[in-house]
Amino acid sequence: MRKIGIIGLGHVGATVAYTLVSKGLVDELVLIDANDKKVVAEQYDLLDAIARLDTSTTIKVQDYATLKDADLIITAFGNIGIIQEDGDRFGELKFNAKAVEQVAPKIKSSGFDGILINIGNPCDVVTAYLQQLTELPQKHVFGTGTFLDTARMQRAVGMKLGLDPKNIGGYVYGEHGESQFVAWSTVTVNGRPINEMQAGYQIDFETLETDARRGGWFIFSGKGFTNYAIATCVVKLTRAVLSNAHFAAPVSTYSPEFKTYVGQPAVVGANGIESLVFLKLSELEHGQLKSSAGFIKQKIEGLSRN
Ligand SMILES: NC(=O)c1ccc[n+]([C@@H]2O[C@H](COP(=O)([O-])OP(=O)(O)OC[C@H]3O[C@@H](n4cnc5c(N)ncnc54)[C@H](O)[C@@H]3O)[C@@H](O)[C@H]2O)c1
Repeated sequence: MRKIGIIGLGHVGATVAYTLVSKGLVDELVLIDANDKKVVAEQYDLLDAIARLDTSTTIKVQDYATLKDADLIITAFGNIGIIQEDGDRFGELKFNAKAVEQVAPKIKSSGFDGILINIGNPCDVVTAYLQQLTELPQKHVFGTGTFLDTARMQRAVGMKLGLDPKNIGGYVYGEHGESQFVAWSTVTVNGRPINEMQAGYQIDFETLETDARRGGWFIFSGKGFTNYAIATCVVKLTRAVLSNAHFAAPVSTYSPEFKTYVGQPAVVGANGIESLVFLKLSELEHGQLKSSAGFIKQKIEGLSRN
């Protein structure tokens, strides 16, 4: 039986829940939110959908104890309203650090020993804090990290070259935030290194990188939140865990080199992070990763001092 808990049923958590139920990817779903009325409304909306689906899912609400035997918990708590002015993900830090302090002890006392994937922002810091307070093994707790930013890079490059984004390879590394960067040395177009194509196709790396980094803000400023792409990312990671896919994706995971959580490619399977993927980055890129990791580390250390 595939059992998943989702904590935080806002725009993102509700989209994840709907996707899992409508695709028949989960047998039992446990929905938890600070807002009782909202979570029960989501439960009933999904239950009504089941009458028209070809699969069935048991949906429970507000019961941390039942997370004990869940395979996976997805955390999507937050308060997107806080960052309406400028979209700065660190605007949610105080709110989400408090949320972690409320949620993590409850996860811990449920006896949960599965895999935890965090979405809540600032993603790298919140993921690290969840790991610290749940005391789950580091490999069992990871964040969506730069998986979404990488999709945005694929979209930007694909649009520029008139190609489907799926045919663009490579990764965005670092923080799910302003200090992220596209590791252009890893980017391929239909398998060909993009660095070889730059001159012929007049590819302006800087513009594409800004497009990828600010892509979220563009969507956010139009609709006040983002949900479909992030939900698609987390559902792909969920499937990788449930089916032990050994799928390589850039997620926020612990780096022994930088001694912090940071977005980097890793192999995701039934044990969460199965291994890290070390690509040969240029000297400049390695420096960017070091500096982004340093920024995240400093924010995490700031939390423990408060
Ligand atoms: N990592 C990414 O790439 C990415 C992408 C999009 C959004 N996000 C983040 O995901 C989070 C959710 O986004 P959203 O648009 O759904 O926000 P939202 O404000 O619509 O929903 C947040 C939900 O969390 C619930 N919540 C708050 N504190 C809680 C607690 N202590 N326990 C249980 N539930 C709690 C709220 O009641 C609300 O229903 C935000 O932090 C947002 O910034 C991350």
